[in-house]
Amino acid sequence: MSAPATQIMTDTPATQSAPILTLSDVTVQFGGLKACNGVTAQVQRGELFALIGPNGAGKTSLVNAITGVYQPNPGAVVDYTDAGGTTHSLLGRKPHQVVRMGLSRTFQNLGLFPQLSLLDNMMLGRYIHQRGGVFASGFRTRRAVKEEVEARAAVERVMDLLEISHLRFEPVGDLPYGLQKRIELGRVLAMEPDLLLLDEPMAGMTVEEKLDVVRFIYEIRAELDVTVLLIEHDMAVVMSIADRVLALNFGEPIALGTPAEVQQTPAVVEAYLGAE
Ligand SMILES: Nc1ncnc2c1ncn2[C@@H]1O[C@H](COP(=O)(O)OP(=O)(O)OP(=O)(O)O)[C@@H](O)[C@H]1O
Repeated sequence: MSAPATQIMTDTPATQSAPILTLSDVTVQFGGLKACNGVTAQVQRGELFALIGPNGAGKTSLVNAITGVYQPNPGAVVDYTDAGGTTHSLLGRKPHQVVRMGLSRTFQNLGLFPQLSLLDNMMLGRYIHQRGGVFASGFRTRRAVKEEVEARAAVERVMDLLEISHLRFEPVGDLPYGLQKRIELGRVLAMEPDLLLLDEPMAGMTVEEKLDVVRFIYEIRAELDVTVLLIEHDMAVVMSIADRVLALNFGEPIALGTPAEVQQTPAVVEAYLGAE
């Protein structure tokens, strides 16, 4: 039997700055199954926070509860604190409203339009910011033109950062899988998120492609001032790049702390050995 999560959880002083995401007692339930159960954690602005756990541990369900796809049980707190310091509850909000507030995510499966060019896929990520609507675009109002210019500039910045500008007119369906994953990351970055939630961005990649993604994650944080919540199965990657890690197993939070602390937690060792 594992020790209760509260006994083994620690929080390091170095990461106790301003929270961007506050979770308290978050439970997501499907019938009798608690996909995640009583998760309490804070993500600090600017940190790289990783969410780990064996298959079916509840990682995606937790991210779904944050991003408005699922509603957690009553009593849960899911708060986002914006750059100005104002805290907003995310409970009851629809996914598109959560994106507009500054939280964008990638999915395990690619969400790209294969027949469209890389550039068009990236521009689609920007519609979330366009308030002028179809009428305004059709009649080229000042606002529509301004929004289009801003969108193009944001997309160009992201394409440069991810080193994909030269592929802008290629249909994304013709590009290798590793590049498609990078484009999906770009599409989400073009939304200019404050908190970026990455659901297994390296799944199915070669070692070299994974190293590229790690490099881009570092650059994204440094250049775009984005906080990252990362779900990733590759422990070597997580343990070398995360500031802090939350481990789940069968929906239960079993450890929260620095990579070194989490790695040494018996419940984590047990969960991973048991999963092999
Ligand atoms: N929509 C749903 N309806 C019923 N059960 C679900 C649903 N979504 C997830 N589950 C169950 O909840 C549990 C947690 O699933 P979840 O996908 O959140 O885990 P995960 O840690 O993201 O797994 P993986 O690493 O395999 O993606 C699993 O038992 C899963 O079968």
